[in-house]
Amino acid sequence: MSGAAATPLTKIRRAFSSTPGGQKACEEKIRVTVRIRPLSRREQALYDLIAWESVDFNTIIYKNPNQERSAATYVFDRVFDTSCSTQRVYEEGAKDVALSALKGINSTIFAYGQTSSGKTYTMRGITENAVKDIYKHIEENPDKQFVLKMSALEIYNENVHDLLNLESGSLRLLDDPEKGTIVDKLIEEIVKDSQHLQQLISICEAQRQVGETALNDKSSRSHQIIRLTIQSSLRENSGRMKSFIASLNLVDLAGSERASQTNAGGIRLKEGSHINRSLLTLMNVIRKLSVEKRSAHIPYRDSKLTRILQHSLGGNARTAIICTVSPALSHVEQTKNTLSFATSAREVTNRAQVNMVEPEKRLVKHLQKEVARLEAELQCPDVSSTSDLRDLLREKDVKIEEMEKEMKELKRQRDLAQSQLESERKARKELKGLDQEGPSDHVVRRLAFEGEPALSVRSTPANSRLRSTAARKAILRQSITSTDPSLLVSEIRKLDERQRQIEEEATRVLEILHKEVASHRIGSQEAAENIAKLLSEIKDMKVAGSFQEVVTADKANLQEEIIRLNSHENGIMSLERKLENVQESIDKLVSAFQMTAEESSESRSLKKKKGFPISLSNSPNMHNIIRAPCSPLSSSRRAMEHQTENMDPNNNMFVSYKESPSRSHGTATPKQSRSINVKKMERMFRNAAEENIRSIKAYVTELKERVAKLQYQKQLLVCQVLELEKNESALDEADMTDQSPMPWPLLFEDQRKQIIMLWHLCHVPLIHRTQFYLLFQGDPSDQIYMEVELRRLTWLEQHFAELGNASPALLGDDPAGSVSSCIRALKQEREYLAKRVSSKLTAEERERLYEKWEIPPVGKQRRLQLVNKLWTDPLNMENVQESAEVVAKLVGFCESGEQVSKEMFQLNFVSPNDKKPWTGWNLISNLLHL
Ligand SMILES: Nc1ncnc2c1ncn2[C@@H]1O[C@H](COP(=O)(O)OP(=O)(O)OP(=O)(O)O)[C@@H](O)[C@H]1O
Repeated sequence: MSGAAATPLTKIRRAFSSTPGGQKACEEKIRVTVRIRPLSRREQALYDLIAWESVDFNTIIYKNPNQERSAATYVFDRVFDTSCSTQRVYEEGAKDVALSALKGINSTIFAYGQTSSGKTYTMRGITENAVKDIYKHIEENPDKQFVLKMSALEIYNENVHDLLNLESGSLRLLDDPEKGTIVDKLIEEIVKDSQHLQQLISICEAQRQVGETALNDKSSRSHQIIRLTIQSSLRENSGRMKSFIASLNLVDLAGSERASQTNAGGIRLKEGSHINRSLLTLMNVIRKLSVEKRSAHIPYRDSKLTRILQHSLGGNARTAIICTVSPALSHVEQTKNTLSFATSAREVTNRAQVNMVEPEKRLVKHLQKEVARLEAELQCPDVSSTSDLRDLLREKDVKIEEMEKEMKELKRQRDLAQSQLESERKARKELKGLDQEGPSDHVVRRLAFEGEPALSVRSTPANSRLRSTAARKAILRQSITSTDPSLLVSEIRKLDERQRQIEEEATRVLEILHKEVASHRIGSQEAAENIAKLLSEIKDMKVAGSFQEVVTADKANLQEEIIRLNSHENGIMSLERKLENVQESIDKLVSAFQMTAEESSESRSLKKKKGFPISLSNSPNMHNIIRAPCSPLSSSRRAMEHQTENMDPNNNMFVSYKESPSRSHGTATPKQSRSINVKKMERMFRNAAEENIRSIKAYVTELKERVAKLQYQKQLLVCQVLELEKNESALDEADMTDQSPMPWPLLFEDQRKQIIMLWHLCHVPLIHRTQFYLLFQGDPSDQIYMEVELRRLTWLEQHFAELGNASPALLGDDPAGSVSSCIRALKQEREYLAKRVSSKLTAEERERLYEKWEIPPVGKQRRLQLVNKLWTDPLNMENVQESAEVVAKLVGFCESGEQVSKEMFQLNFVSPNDKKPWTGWNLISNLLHL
């Protein structure tokens, strides 16, 4: 491998040293030098071998002592071998850049290299020499006035601290439109003389975070930046004052390190990971700057180090980098990394310029003139200029309009791409299977719960809550502003269509029920009438509005949709109520049937009862209506069909039963055996009828569930539209000086952690948790769903807390939605799931789970014991992941024919300030009345 050839000096423009007059930016490559330190005592003690040497002033080669040939050559602006003094490194590698600050050009010198390679050693010498030269220059130029200020900071574990004022704690970074990134409240000391400066530097050294590692007794655990701001002024012959201002950054980075080599653990390991992460960002920035165009996105904002050094990396500054390396064979990989960084850095071009200070008086005069001119214009407006202005405004309007259109189009394209991506992802997920898709438990646990305190969500530190609230605000704003109104309207239309289908199906099922009841005249008369009434009511219910496709939509259109949806809501609610009534009626039917069956068995010996309430033979449409994934087209029904096949094909069951006595004369079948057959058939009929009613009940339940989902989706859409409207004002509220929001993957983990905990605290149904957990795995498009879920749960938790504090007299005996009713519902849900363990899990799977979840091999209700362990440990992501997988199997999410889409789980926004009464966790499993 060979590094790039040295850039000829002629190619590097060095206009600064000679002409600090103009303000034009000059392009210049970063100056990159390499310093090889001698083998350390530690390395010598380990009989380490020398693997690197400099063959001339610009070249360093890798020569494995165990091999003949050299393997890699790197070329830089200067290579200093082990015998070079720091003085020489300064003279030839940094002096020129450092002294630019005296001429109004920003400059930065930093040392980069692996831990223990000699960065601090080198930078200490560079700083000393630079200070000496700066004061020498000041002394040699008595005609000029100099003002020196010094500030110093360190970035420790990604927190910025003031080294001259440790009391200040962690400092914020702010974005200043003119100055770029600035450190809020960083103290700047005015330096009196060189002694004072030395004193301040030694204070910084004493304050800096240093720790012992296996490679370095005094390893710097933070990045240190000492900043000298130098303002120089000169009175010209004309008497005019000319001033320049620039800063010199002296940066001693913490060293990259391998945990295996530094034997780091605990605090050192954490420091090391922060150090490596920010150095990686620095490397990325340098790489991008070395290959990309100036306009490309450079990830300065990915770390505080690169944010603070932004100007020095491809901006308005001259920069010198001294890469320090160890010559030892044992560090060869680290040294190669350093040299690869150095090679990229050589390709980075800066655009430094002389920074002149406008004399205040001149500035004031200029501003006064400008004010006078504007005032004069206002008093007697020049017609031509007014019309010019008007034209200009019109032109601007047109441009804005065009841009808005463009933005709309771009948004549309982005949404389209997103949905394509989503469906591709889904397809891939289906292929891979859910197991492989989930995040690694290990990773999740580390990201989500590292160093977390105890269980309660309320114990989350206030600042972390604030931070996540701010980030959530930013994300919500982003997701809302990016929603295209036309998408919302077409979504609403789709929901309308789905509602219409559900209504049709509800009508069909009721018609069949009605027929069943009427043809057999069983159940109470009241129930039959009830059903007939419901049937006509549902038929009368029409979906308001049309279902034509929406071609265009704007805000006004959306407003209409909201009004229409609000009126619809009553429709859906009444449909829900009606379905509830149907369920009641079915319950009555079941009990009526049971009574009839009991009566029949009692009186059978006397007068052979004729029929059974509902027979499958009377339900020709049943095949059509019972087709939902969850509705049990049961094994008993199939058994029933099988038995029918084995009967006399001409036989009507009832007839055969009724006629048996007369036939008995001509048959040889003994009476007793016939009575056994009759009993068998009776049992069969009863089973079939019960099964049939259960099927209808399950189906109605499912319909209710779908209606509820529909309602939630609509509510969500309405809320989105309202948010869209509030958007502008909300944007104003945002704190512009706030830090950038947490990166989405971290925010996702943070939110998911909170959601899982809140599910636990609010006793949310397990099926809901499972569906949500499996569907939302951190895709950027999940942001809005996570936000909604978190809001709802936060509100709910608060609501429960208030219920807990309220007087029982106010709450009544069993307040709807009280904690106890949620716990009860959860218990019922667990019992329901336990019943499915045998049928949904294979014997092998069951045994594996019993063993894993430590269910004793002998004992009662092993299935319930197993289910009782699901979703019980919100801090244990392994428990969470496995619980979700088991529940998914029990309920059959994965095998469901109907695609479970994220949209199905959109919930309405419930503002924590909205004090509406809680009406129960109205979600899937709750609706199932499990
Ligand atoms: N050129 C050199 N000549 C002699 N000794 C050196 C040289 N460079 C470094 N050393 C010695 O090596 C040891 C490690 O140096 P230093 O602390 O400067 O490394 P570092 O790169 O800053 O490490 P870290 O990143 O862990 O802070 C020190 O004891 C230092 O005195």
